[in-house]
Amino acid sequence: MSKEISVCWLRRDLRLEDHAALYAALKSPYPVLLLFIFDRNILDQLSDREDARVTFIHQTLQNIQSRLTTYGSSLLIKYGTPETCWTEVLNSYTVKAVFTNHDYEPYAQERDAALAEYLASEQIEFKTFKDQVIFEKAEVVKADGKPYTVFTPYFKQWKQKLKDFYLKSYPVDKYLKNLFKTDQLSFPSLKDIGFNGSKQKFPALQLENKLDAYEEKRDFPAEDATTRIGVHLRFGTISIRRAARQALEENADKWLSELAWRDFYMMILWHFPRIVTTAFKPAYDRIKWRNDEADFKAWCAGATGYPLVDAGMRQLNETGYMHNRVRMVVASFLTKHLLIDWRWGEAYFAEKLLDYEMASNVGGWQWSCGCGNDAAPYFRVFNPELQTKKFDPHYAYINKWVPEYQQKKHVKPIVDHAFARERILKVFKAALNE
Ligand SMILES: Cc1cc2nc3c(=O)[nH]c(=O)nc-3n(C[C@H](O)[C@H](O)[C@H](O)COP(=O)(O)OP(=O)(O)OC[C@H]3O[C@@H](n4cnc5c(N)ncnc54)[C@H](O)[C@@H]3O)c2cc1C
Repeated sequence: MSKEISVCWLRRDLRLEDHAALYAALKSPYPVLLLFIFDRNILDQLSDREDARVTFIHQTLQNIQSRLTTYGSSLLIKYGTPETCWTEVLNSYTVKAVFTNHDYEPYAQERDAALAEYLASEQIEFKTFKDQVIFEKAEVVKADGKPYTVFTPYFKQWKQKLKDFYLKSYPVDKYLKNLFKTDQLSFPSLKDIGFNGSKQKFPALQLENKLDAYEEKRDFPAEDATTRIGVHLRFGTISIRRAARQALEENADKWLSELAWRDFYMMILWHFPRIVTTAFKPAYDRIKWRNDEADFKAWCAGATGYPLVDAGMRQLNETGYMHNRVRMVVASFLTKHLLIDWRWGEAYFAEKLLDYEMASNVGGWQWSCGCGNDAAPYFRVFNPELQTKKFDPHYAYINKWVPEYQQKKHVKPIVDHAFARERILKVFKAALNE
């Protein structure tokens, strides 16, 4: 019989530091094998065979692998559906316990419930941990036990609860000697899993010197004033506790509140998984969207004739990133100026954003459209021109992404602002008063 082991299944927590599940696994009585599954249920849905996120994961796993080698251990990497991969793992090793961190997305919930059942049938322990967020599920709720749906009172309680206990780092490095010793296991190339390497650049993981001027400059897209940490939080190359500690050390309250928005949206998704496909406020599902394909194409391509909108979409298409202020402007433009269903925009962002994260993306889109839990009112229609005057007054961002604007060669607007504003107010009002 092969040696008895514990398995720690990495998913959105691709690091060997401050890791709740790995820490617990390493303290278990068995040596720990780290597993990663390139999940075909997810990968087969990606239309771009050079998807930058797959390259990011692959590179990160290579870094982890080289660190594991120094401990005489190796990652076990599988490619397939979780069901088939887990059957293979259990056929190859004598697994006594499995450790993993919580994931709040509906697909992940189902996947983990199925695994729990399978492991129980094999008498294998399954232990799961909070790791991705500071507070999860029902940890921050109203006095009556119901979830908050408005951010401000949620954040007030979130902050009150934020004691050292929740911010402590898990000292994984002390226990890495308990990793399972094995020769290096096979490491699939990107080609082996059906992808090619992306040439996209990934933002550095750097918080130092980023937070001082955050509050003052965060809304100006031409400034390099936000942290670009999104992709690292998404794949767990930094722990949320480390990020929150840094915010507290630097008194960066505004930035801390953004981390809380992330917790908030994950909590909302966990309580209300229906929001992935339906409006939080059901009346908004009665809106008669125009869903004009040509307009949608123009929006995707950054060819609406509104320079701030087009700059944002081009930044997204080229870099996999868009500044938060501009995300709000382009989302409002798609849903309100063009009367195109927020789900179309949400899906486009999901395809393109390096930091794509279901809870925040659905939350951001429903907020912009007005149909979300704590949303901008429907009659707040961002005026792209006024937004430009306020947040890109010298056209630095626009000139970078839409150089033809300065040369007066930019395409004409595909819709008139005043006309669009009146149209949406009529259509939304009709749906909401039905
Ligand atoms: C329509 C729309 C879609 C969005 N889609 C996503 C998405 O898919 N993934 C995503 O992480 N964020 C999303 N956001 C929120 C926000 O735009 C990004 O988190 C932010 O721009 C990322 O840049 P940064 O890492 O430099 O953030 P910073 O401003 O430096 O903030 C640090 C971190 O805090 C979190 N954060 C900041 N703002 C928000 C917010 N409003 N909601 C939730 N978390 C926040 C993120 O994890 C971010 O990386 C979306 C916003 C809108 C309006």
